[in-house]
Amino acid sequence: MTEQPLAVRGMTVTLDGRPVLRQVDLDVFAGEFVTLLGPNGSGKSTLVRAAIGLVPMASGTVELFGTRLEHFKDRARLGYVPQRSRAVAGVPATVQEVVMSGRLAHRRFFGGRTKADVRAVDAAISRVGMATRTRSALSELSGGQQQRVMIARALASEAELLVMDEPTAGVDHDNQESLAELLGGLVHDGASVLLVAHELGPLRPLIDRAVVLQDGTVAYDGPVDSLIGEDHAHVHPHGGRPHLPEGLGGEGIWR
Ligand SMILES: Nc1ncnc2c1ncn2[C@@H]1O[C@H](COP(=O)(O)OP(=O)(O)OP(=O)(O)O)[C@@H](O)[C@H]1O
Repeated sequence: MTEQPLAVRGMTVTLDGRPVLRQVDLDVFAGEFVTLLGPNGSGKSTLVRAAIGLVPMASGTVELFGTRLEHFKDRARLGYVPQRSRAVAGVPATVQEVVMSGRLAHRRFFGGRTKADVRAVDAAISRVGMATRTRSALSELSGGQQQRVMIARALASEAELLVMDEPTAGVDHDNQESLAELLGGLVHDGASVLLVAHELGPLRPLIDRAVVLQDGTVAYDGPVDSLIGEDHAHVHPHGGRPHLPEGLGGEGIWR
């Protein structure tokens, strides 16, 4: 049986003495494309960061590919694309260097790069359409291009679970389309995706399941389509009718 990429149970995270996440459960099954939605400050970034060990939990468990987070060593199976502000701040590096850093998890020693590293990096950069910009500094690129470079970094690491925090924020429609195409190809090749989003746009057809956070708890977990329209109670496994964030059932957030 294929291992489940991500299983979060009862996650509670407290920041500055304030509970930011409370008893959150979240699954990403093999080959699934899951989107995490919710208003600003509902805890989406904190959830994905805690799920990969970047933020400590007060309680709860996380399993990555069937292994508890605290014992998980196989970092190459995991690709994380942070929010743009986090990704670029303090990274005075070229496209090639950033993507090459995705290969670090494959190296046993601090040796030089191998031919396999160089091949994987070139292939990943081409795949995101940035082959003409390999020597550009990340800071010179547009938001959409920066996101593509961060995705190339995850590709170069040959990640099986891609965790992306708002990859379409501030990205124009054409670039959102190419991102959707790229992610569609990855999922087709067997990757699983957990994606934080405000607007789904061209990504929408790719999404298997939506999880909505509100005030640090899961308010909804089910098909995207059921978020729109009157009756979505039947897909809500947490009992009762989901309390959807304001505007989520309307057209505003769904492009
Ligand atoms: N390092 C921190 N210390 C204290 N509080 C924090 C910290 N990071 C986040 N928070 C708070 O935790 C809550 C959840 O933040 P988080 O960034 O996870 O939300 P989000 O849903 O991703 O929001 P957005 O959509 O604006 O990115 C917010 O109230 C935020 O102010």
